[in-house]
Amino acid sequence: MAKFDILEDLKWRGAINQETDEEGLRKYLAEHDDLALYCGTDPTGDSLHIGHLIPFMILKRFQMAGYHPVILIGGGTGAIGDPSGRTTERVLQTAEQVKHNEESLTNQMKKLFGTENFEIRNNAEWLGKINLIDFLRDYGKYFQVNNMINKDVVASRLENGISFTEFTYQILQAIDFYHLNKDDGVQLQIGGGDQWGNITAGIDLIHKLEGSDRPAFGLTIPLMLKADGTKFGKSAGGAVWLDPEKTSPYEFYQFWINQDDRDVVKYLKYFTFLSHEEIEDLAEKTEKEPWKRAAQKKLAEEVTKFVHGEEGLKEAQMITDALFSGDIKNLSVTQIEQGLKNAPSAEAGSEKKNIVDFLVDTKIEPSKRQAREDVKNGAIYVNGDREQSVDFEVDPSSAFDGKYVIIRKGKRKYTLVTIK
Ligand SMILES: Nc1ncnc2c1ncn2[C@@H]1O[C@H](COP(=O)(O)OP(=O)(O)OP(=O)(O)O)[C@@H](O)[C@H]1O
Ligand SMILES: N[C@@H](Cc1ccc(O)cc1)C(=O)O
Repeated sequence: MAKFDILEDLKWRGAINQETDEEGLRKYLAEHDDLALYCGTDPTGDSLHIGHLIPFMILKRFQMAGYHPVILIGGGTGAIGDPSGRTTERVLQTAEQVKHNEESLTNQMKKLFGTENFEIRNNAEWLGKINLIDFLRDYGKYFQVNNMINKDVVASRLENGISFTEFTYQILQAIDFYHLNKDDGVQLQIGGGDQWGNITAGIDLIHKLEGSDRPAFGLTIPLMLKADGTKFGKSAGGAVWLDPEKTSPYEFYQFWINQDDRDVVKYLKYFTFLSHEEIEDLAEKTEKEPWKRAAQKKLAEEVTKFVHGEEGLKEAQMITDALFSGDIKNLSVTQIEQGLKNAPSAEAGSEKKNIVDFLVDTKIEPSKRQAREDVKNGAIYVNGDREQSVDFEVDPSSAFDGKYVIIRKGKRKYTLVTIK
């Protein structure tokens, strides 16, 4: 049976920026049952973020199509620092930082890829063993400084300067590809658009050392921008992390559900495993009945399930539904904390207090007159119950472990009042 045409699928998804030898790769795929491919990540932080998912989703697609993905953790390269896409020199990380980050990233990757037909390698394993003299004799000789300087990454830094350390980075990534190609039969390297120079450096090295007919290919993915032209992946509050301690499943779900109609179809293509037909159907719905936000809901569902599992998705949806309907009584304290992390907050004492005073003291209402009016009109909810009597006493010990009182004003304006 003919294999699924993965390159066509990637093209349809808009996920190919540059390829070193499309024809050669197609031929290789047609003539071989297997292909091993890799993507590297330097341990510069202790969690992946959704920018990392862009190349990883492609690795996953190859895995699902029966090919063999390898993720390389840059324990060696992470100690040096990739100048790609940066205008300034990096601060060197300590060995402890690199180690800690490696462990955290490895756990996250295992969750996304499982253990079947997937490998994690660490380039500290071979880069750490090369001594300086061997480095210069065995590899340095194959790199022309004039070519290295011309690579975008280095050229763009020449004016302000680049250290010899970062300048050498491309050689290290080239050695990785050479090593994985020669010893582990990895034929393809993929990465974000900013990795082109490093990937082609590896292919050149392989061809010089192993002969120009040695199969070695590179593919980069376009840098994804949002409809407003800014880089995708970082929200106003910073990166959207895969670590649930940094970005809760609820926040993660909300990030996807709030995407612009102009971006949502592109994201469905990149971040979900839905079929072409399902995505085309959602594209049509976005066009014809955008107010229903069917595409955003499906996107949020699929990506949250992939990253946080069924449980994480269920929790995110439960919090979303509760906050939307106002029926918050069944939420746990941690769910409240997730759901109202970005809501306005206030503090109050643990004693009972008249509702009008409570609303004014917490600055939810600007005056007693306004507070009385809103209460009487039925616009104020305390811990999920509408309170219309101006004599009502707010009892902080009555809900959410006595930790919080939640005031809702109008349809969905929540304030999280922490009890001191
Ligand atoms: N918007 C994007 N479009 C395409 N690829 C992306 C995007 N954001 C991130 N990536 C991919 O994920 C990799 C890691 O992302 P990024 O460069 O932001 O790394 P980081 O670890 O957060 O930051 P730094 O490199 O500054 O330490 C990039 O090399 C790139 O391949
Ligand atoms: N340079 C890549 C990470 C990487 C490291 C080693 C490699 O062999 C490949 C890729 C990045 O910064 O995103």
